[in-house]
Amino acid sequence: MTRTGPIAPQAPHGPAEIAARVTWIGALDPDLRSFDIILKTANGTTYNSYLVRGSDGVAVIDTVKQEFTGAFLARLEQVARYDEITTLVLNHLEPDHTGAVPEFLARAPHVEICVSPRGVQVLRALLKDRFDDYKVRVVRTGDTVSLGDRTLRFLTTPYVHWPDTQCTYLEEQNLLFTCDLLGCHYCDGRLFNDAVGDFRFSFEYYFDHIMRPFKRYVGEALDLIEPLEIDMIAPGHGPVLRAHPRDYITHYRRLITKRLASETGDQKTLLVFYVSAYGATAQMAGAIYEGAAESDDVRVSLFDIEGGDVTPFIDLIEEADGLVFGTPTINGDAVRVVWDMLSSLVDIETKGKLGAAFGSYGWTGEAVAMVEARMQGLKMRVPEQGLRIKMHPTPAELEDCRDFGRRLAAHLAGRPMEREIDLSALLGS
Ligand SMILES: Cc1cc2nc3c(=O)[nH]c(=O)nc-3n(C[C@H](O)[C@H](O)[C@H](O)COP(=O)(O)O)c2cc1C
Repeated sequence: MTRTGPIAPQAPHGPAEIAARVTWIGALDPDLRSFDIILKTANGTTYNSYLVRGSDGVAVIDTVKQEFTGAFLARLEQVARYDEITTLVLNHLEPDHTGAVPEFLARAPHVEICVSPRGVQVLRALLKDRFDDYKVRVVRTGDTVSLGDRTLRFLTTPYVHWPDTQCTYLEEQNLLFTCDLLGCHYCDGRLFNDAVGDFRFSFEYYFDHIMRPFKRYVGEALDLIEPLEIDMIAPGHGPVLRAHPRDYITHYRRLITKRLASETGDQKTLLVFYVSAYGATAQMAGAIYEGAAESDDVRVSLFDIEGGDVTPFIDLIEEADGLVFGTPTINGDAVRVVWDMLSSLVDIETKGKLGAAFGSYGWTGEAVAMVEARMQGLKMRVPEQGLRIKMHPTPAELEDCRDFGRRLAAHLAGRPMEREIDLSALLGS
């Protein structure tokens, strides 16, 4: 039986004017329960597309997911003829915004398609051998398109969250079309932020899962957006932000800024996470912690993650300079909670952080190398070979662990230690 969700309250059955001569012609998808496989959408989403009418031209800004092409074209046809549409702006070429592009272009082949410098590559991949049939214009920050008494100005804002992303500013009405930036998955046909239900959870959830890995780029986009006069923000998903639009920009700024004031001063931060069934890996962790803590340059923290919930650590990890994971080998693998933590790191930028692994084992001891490979996959810097110890560590092996901690601290401080070479072993004496 097909599951049918609730009808979005007061869903507009036709196009909806959101500002003078600016019309929402998007699509509502109230039954969607997961997006891009990775996101939960508790009340669906919207694919927002807009039509801007000037005295000498009409622009369509973004389209919708392919399965909603019919609804999109039907709404568009109620407010414009294809032969009067002059411009198609594609702020971001992910399929949920470009699914209707081929059908639209089949009806309006004469339009000028405005995309960012990186967008043109994705457009080529989208249109394949039809690409050369169309007029494509590459636009950069400051470039404009005139629709007579209306002007569209572009802001190149890459990696929020794809390389191709841009925003479009309708100058005469202080209206900013942001596509995924400042958007969220929330379906409510009443469209405006001061008319729909409470979508704060969706707004932050969307930021955490879509924008957070690209915080640096979000900051660069906000640098371009903040100086603008803004009366309305029209994103690609979720409510149109007409009430207090700047609050959402300020909130994004807060979300990309450090959440906890750290007391570390110039010190680097090193986090040691471990899990241990019989205490051997725990002993190693303690000794590694002691060794690293000898350094005045590094503030080191130790966490037993046996409890299983890794979410509270993600903020700390994001701000840390180095991460060390300890796991015994159990059934030829690392322990699940360590994998949970390592897979959670997809939501934050880990590139360039120092990483290291250690753990006790009984006979094969694969876990340490597996964890190292994952850290390398996350583009972390893994300067020391992982430390493995068979069963419980001896006092001498605990000293090796302390030394491992000292080495990691030295790497973080930017003064890597020379390895001590046992000359007697080399000379065979
Ligand atoms: C259920 C179970 C499965 C294990 N599987 C492996 C294994 O596949 N390879 C290995 O080298 N050691 C294996 N071991 C041995 C542990 O890695 C070893 O006892 C280690 O010292 C445990 O460290 P811990 O005290 O930190 O938990 C296994 C131990 C248990 C209890």
